[in-house]
Amino acid sequence: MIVIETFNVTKDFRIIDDKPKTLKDKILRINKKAEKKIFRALDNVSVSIQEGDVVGLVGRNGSGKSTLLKLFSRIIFPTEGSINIKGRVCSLLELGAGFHPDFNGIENIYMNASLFGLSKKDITEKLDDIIGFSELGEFIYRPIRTYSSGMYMRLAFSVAISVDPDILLIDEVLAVGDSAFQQKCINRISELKSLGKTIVIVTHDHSIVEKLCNYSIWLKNGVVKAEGHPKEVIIQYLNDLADEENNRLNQEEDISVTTLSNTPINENQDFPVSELSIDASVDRWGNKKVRIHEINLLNKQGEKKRNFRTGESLIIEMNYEIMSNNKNISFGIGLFRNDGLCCYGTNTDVDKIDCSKISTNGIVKFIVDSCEFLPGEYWLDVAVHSKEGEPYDYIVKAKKFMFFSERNDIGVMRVDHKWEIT
Ligand SMILES: Nc1ncnc2c1ncn2[C@@H]1O[C@H](COP(=O)(O)OP(=O)(O)OP(=O)(O)O)[C@@H](O)[C@H]1O
Repeated sequence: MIVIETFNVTKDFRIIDDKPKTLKDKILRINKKAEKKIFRALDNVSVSIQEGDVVGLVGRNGSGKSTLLKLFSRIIFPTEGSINIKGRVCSLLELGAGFHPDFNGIENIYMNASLFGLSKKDITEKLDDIIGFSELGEFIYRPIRTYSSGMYMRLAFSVAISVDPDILLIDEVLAVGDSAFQQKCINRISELKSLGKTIVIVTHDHSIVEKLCNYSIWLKNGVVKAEGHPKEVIIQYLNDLADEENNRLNQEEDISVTTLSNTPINENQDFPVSELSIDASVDRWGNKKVRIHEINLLNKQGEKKRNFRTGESLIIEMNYEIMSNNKNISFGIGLFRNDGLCCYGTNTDVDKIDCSKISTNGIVKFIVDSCEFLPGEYWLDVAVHSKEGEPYDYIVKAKKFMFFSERNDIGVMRVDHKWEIT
């Protein structure tokens, strides 16, 4: 049975743009006429959620997830389209919404649970369970303005689950609890799931979606981009994030190249940096016996990329030119995390690659079939030098790149492993 259904739902917000247009306006504050604009937060959204579904709403900040959840809870109403909801809805949308800061925890339990339709008798019967679940101890007798955001969340979640809703809406609140309480909430959500309750969760934590949800909806700029099995939806979403990040980094590169070509050459710098498509904040030195003219990061298909999935191929390509009859050459790379941690470094000499017969102009490639770096921002340093270390061309922070992953292991790079449990 379908319990939540939206038909071509559009939600517009009226926003007031009273930004001063000029410096004079700003100083004299003469632009009093605020411009009214319409912002479309949701555009033609048609989704249906079955009874017993646990749905993860995912998407970037501002994509419309909370707006959709608020529409489900009838806090706001659609500009166009319609929504059908069947059953009692309980929502955990904003932390502490419905709580009074000067009341203590117990008083707030009575007030909040009665807002969800519970009688005083029902609440009294459930009170011990609610307090027990919240683990607030003595704090339950204190005014909740003295609570931390995690404590608010404990109280709000404990009340929400005690209301015995048919549909539970949860907006990102799980993130504020400590990990032990978060796990307890996840366990309770799983119990509610096994009781056939319908739950819709907004979260940026994809592991929660994968662990808990049987369905996921990805919103982008107010439009449903994909829905279905959580793992598949999340992969599509992460791929899209990666493409966006790729474009951003490539644009940054274009900017940096333009900026660099207009930058006067530092007299201590051996090379005009403008000749190379490298990123900003370049530190470059060497005696020019061999020069690196271009550096690219590529995927297996040979496409230029800046954003790689953990486990994907990474190819570093350098166009070089040998300026004199030089046979003593070693190419090197260094991969650094953005906090400066050296993740890996090597050179052709260390790897026993003979460079004595290479042509005067050419391309050297450093190929990693499966690069296991964990999500984060990284920098590439490249170098060409003699085997004894005489620097020909050293370039620090030549390229910035990113890794992303839908898994949640931690550290610097993934280690090939297996588990055995006997
Ligand atoms: N009351 C409002 N008035 C004007 N604009 C609003 C209002 N509520 C939401 N918006 C805008 O609608 C868009 C969607 O907001 P929403 O809160 O639904 O996004 P979200 O996907 O939940 O984001 P986040 O992940 O950051 O919580 C945003 O651009 C937001 O600024």
